[in-house]
Amino acid sequence: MLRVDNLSAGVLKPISLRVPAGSVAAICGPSGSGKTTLLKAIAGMISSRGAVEIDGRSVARLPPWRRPCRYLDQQLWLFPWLTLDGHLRLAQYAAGQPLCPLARRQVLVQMEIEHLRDRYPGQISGGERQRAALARALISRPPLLLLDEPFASLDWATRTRLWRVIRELRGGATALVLVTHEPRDAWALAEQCWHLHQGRLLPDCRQTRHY
Ligand SMILES: Nc1ncnc2c1ncn2[C@@H]1O[C@H](COP(=O)(O)OP(=O)(O)OP(=O)(O)O)[C@@H](O)[C@H]1O
Repeated sequence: MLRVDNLSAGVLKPISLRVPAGSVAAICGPSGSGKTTLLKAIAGMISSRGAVEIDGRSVARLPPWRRPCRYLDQQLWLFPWLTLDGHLRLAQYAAGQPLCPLARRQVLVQMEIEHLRDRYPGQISGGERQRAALARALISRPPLLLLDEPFASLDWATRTRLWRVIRELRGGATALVLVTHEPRDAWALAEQCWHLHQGRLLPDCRQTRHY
């Protein structure tokens, strides 16, 4: 469960938001409206004012690496010298989990990249890299996952396959906040849709047709 109360940072006007575990909140909005700023403030990557609680625990004073969430942006931050399986091993290690090969295999199968497990990021396509980064974020089963344009640059077939993966998180332990320019992502995936306009969070982007 994510609880945000009166969070402000940069262009953001004070924002309050609740995202229960196992559900998805989507945030749409024009370029520069503050979508990335909001995710970074929740993740603790920029300074902010207000309250942020993850799984009932206040994290507002914690540095980003101690917050129980994963933030995934379009830069992906894959290491060129590590195979996909190596990335997942590292994520398991960093999360203090046992280095269980079966868990790594399961998440790679879920992302449809199990056959690429021994490849390096430079040896796979852009869409496959995006799925590898998502696999790395998911393997540690974070209570909160923040996705910044996770489907940008993917073709529609891959995009809709990834929708299925996100839908599989429903009802689980992970709350998910998804930032997207594409309202169809929000309509397909989210229990709550929000529209961010000049730093203000307005309900239900289904009502807005600026795209
Ligand atoms: N580090 C920074 N310092 C100062 N201003 C910033 C910084 N990062 C972003 N901004 C400004 O804050 C505003 C919101 O930026 P943000 O990246 O949150 O927008 P966005 O809605 O994610 O846009 P896009 O859809 O283009 O990614 C923009 O006007 C941007 O120029």
